Amino acid sequence: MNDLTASIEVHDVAVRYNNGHTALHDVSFHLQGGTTCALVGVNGGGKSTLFKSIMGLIKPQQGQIRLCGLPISHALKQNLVAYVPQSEEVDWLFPVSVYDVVMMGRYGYMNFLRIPKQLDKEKVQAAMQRVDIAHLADRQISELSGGQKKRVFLARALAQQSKIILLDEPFTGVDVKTEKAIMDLLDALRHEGHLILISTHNLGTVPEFCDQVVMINRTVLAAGSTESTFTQQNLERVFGGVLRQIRLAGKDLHDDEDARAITILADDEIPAVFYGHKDCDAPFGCVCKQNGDVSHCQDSRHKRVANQNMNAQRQKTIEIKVEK
Ligand SMILES: Nc1ncnc2c1ncn2[C@@H]1O[C@H](COP(=O)(O)OP(=O)(O)OP(=O)(O)O)[C@@H](O)[C@H]1O
Repeated sequence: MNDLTASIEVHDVAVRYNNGHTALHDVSFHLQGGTTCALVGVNGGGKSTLFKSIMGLIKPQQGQIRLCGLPISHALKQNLVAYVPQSEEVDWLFPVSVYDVVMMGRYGYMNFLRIPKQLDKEKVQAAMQRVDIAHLADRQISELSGGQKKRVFLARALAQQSKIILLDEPFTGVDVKTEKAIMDLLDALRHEGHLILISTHNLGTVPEFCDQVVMINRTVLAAGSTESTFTQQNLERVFGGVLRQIRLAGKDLHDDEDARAITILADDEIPAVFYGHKDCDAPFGCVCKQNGDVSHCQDSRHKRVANQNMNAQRQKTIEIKVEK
């Protein structure tokens, strides 16, 4: 890997789209390697715009971004930054195998003919093994589950050997096991000195594995260590609502008075949970059955809560929910 130290410096950035909408203004923060930072904020708060700006896909009208101390174009040329996109941004019908996608992470190391060398093949193999998809190498990406797709793009980022890894909503549509595997991998990468920036709506996971947080709503509202920044006051400021912590522990399900939030459906042996919030398009709440099926709802937060409750009925789990 390159000798440069991982860092992201965003200084006074403003982005205005062609339709005149200002998506970001006065955005400044600084992150160092060996960090996992959550980027959190409301829908439309500018997280993807910031990611695209860091990846050089959007040129800010104002301000500067430097990666590992270099201008973005130099950092990209040196493969210093990798991007794991949201699933929706990918054309999954494109006829390409898992191996081919992971090999794309090596393109930056090849000449224009893109003929892989032995080292490229070894890196691809190692990356696939690290995220446990080596057995899927020949599969078409259209044939993969949501969790497998995420792993493929993580493997591509690993094969790229970038110092900085950006992940857009890595936990959407993945089960609890995959979520844990992704968290463990990110933790290992952090300890290896990588800088990981994750956009997530899954607030409950933030204190678990992010040591830094940047909270944005068109501008940075708070940034710093998770301990000092991921506070009730800041969350309420960012999301403009009331934060509630809901404890799932058997029948003692929540610590507030709102009966709509969670209702126990089944008996003690087969715990099932109705859990809903106002951002979800699904009918209010979602059902957790014994087989882990969560119907009506694709929101990973709901699945996570439901699965956790199912797996450990008496285990206390805290899910953070913002009620508008
Ligand atoms: N190409 C575009 N042209 C015009 N406006 C855009 C464009 N892309 C995004 N926007 C607007 O910029 C704002 C920020 O969008 P962005 O996608 O960065 O938010 P986000 O925080 O990633 O949202 P979400 O959490 O919903 O993914 C939104 O108001 C959005 O409508």
